[in-house]
Amino acid sequence: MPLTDPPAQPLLEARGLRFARNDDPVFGPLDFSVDAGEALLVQGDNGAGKTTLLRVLAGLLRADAGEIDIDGGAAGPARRARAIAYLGHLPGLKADLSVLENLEFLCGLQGRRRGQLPEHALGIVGLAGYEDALARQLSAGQKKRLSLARLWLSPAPLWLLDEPYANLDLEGIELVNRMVQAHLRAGGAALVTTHGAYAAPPVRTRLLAMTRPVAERAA
Ligand SMILES: Nc1ncnc2c1ncn2[C@@H]1O[C@H](COP(=O)(O)OP(=O)(O)OP(=O)(O)O)[C@@H](O)[C@H]1O
Repeated sequence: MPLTDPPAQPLLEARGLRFARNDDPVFGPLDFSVDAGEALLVQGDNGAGKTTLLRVLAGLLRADAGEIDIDGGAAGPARRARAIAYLGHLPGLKADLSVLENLEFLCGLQGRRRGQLPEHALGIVGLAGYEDALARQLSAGQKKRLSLARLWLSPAPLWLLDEPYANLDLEGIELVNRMVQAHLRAGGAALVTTHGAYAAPPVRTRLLAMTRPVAERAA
């Protein structure tokens, strides 16, 4: 009889996850999981709770109910720090450091993906030649690209990407999709928020459709 591998744990699993502000429900209860090699597309209208969900998963907000497992164990600070790379609305850059210094600083904090160097990441995101520019001198799209270089350098397997296409031109949108594809091929996973499917990465994708809970609509 052939031996079969035990089923792998999902990289991320949420059970009964719920969040409210001042007793006003924002989302949930939600149940979903994301396997290695898979993207979860989080879709919903403005205010549906997509950013709030990603912030809860990243540990920046506390859920009112439910459980989050990462790699088969309860999500705590150490597990999150090791497993999660978060790309939020704000670039989170040091304005007075150069482009290269920003990446070197972050690699010092978070470590880096095996075999990848800051200079290489800048080439991937189209910022070769900007190494010595100060971060505050970059355009919004260039700042986004620098954040993407940081994401690419992170050794974390689980990417939480909040509207990663914002501020990017068409070529930048394709860049995000190529990065997500390569990350998934390497065994990572990604949650990607978007308003529509217009820029969904062409990878194995599950969909999580978010709508405001009924109680709040009635309010
Ligand atoms: N800091 C905050 N304080 C109070 N309410 C907030 C705060 N941030 C968000 N909200 C509210 O929580 C709800 C969900 O917001 P959230 O930003 O998660 O939605 P979203 O789906 O990401 O929206 P968008 O597509 O516009 O980015 C909204 O009603 C919003 O007004």
